[in-house]
Amino acid sequence: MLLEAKNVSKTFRSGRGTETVHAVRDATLRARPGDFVAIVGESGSGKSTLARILLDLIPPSSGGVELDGVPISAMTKKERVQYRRHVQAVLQDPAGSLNPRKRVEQTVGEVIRLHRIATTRVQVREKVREALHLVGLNPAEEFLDRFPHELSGGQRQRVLIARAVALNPQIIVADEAVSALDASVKAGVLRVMADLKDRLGVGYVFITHDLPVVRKVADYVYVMRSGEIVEEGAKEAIFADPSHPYTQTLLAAAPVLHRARSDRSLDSTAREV
Ligand SMILES: Nc1ncnc2c1ncn2[C@@H]1O[C@H](COP(=O)(O)OP(=O)(O)OP(=O)(O)O)[C@@H](O)[C@H]1O
Repeated sequence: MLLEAKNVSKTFRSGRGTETVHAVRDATLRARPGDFVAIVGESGSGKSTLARILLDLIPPSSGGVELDGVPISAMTKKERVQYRRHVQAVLQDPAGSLNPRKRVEQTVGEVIRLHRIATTRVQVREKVREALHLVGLNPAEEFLDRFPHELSGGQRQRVLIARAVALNPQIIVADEAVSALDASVKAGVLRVMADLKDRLGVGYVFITHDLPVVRKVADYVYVMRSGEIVEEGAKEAIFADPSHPYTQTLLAAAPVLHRARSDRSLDSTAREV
């Protein structure tokens, strides 16, 4: 399977509609199951806009997204539903991705029902359990009845990953999915993501401004600046020999990668996993 953004541009009208913001300019990228693709760039460079286009949440102004050569814009309704199942989102929890009034079982179960992965209560619960197990929320029973506020930050992020993975996605588009987490918790969530890649062959389009994270997990890197992809390449090549001046500046400004500290920060309400 191949997910491609081809010459994607997106403009917004800002302010009183008088100014045009070129959020994404002529961006082309590829992602495959089993690959960890990172999009890096500073705030405002257009990463989230590109992510929303890949997720079919907003349409591009020009260019398009294709799955195995079929443009989203040419898909039938049924194909589009399939697309949205194959390409899943994991966004930042502080952005309100989890409904505070829903228990974990309902949050994960409702997408399983919606996409008819399972229908009966018993089957749905079993699928929810499987998904929680896959993201390391064990034993699942301990988490099924909890509300988001009864979970730590890392656990909430794992629930978001469980909700995505319950649909057997080919690719997960993760937008700043670990950025708000402490170093040790972040390392745990990244391990879960890497594990899903190895065990299930999930691919990632991983959007972040966090270069140490990219260095740790990415296979291939796209660098964005002012809406444009200014450089791309295998991670090793990008880190060893950045060719674009912006990438050089970005790398020079990034903190040196430290090993994850062993001191674990514990949330007051829940044990971190
Ligand atoms: N709905 C919108 N209306 C108007 N302008 C927008 C809209 N969404 C994004 N923009 C603008 O597009 C540009 C790119 O924003 P985007 O959020 O994609 O960047 P980003 O790299 O993800 O930044 P961040 O890491 O801060 O989220 C910014 O100038 C932003 O203000």
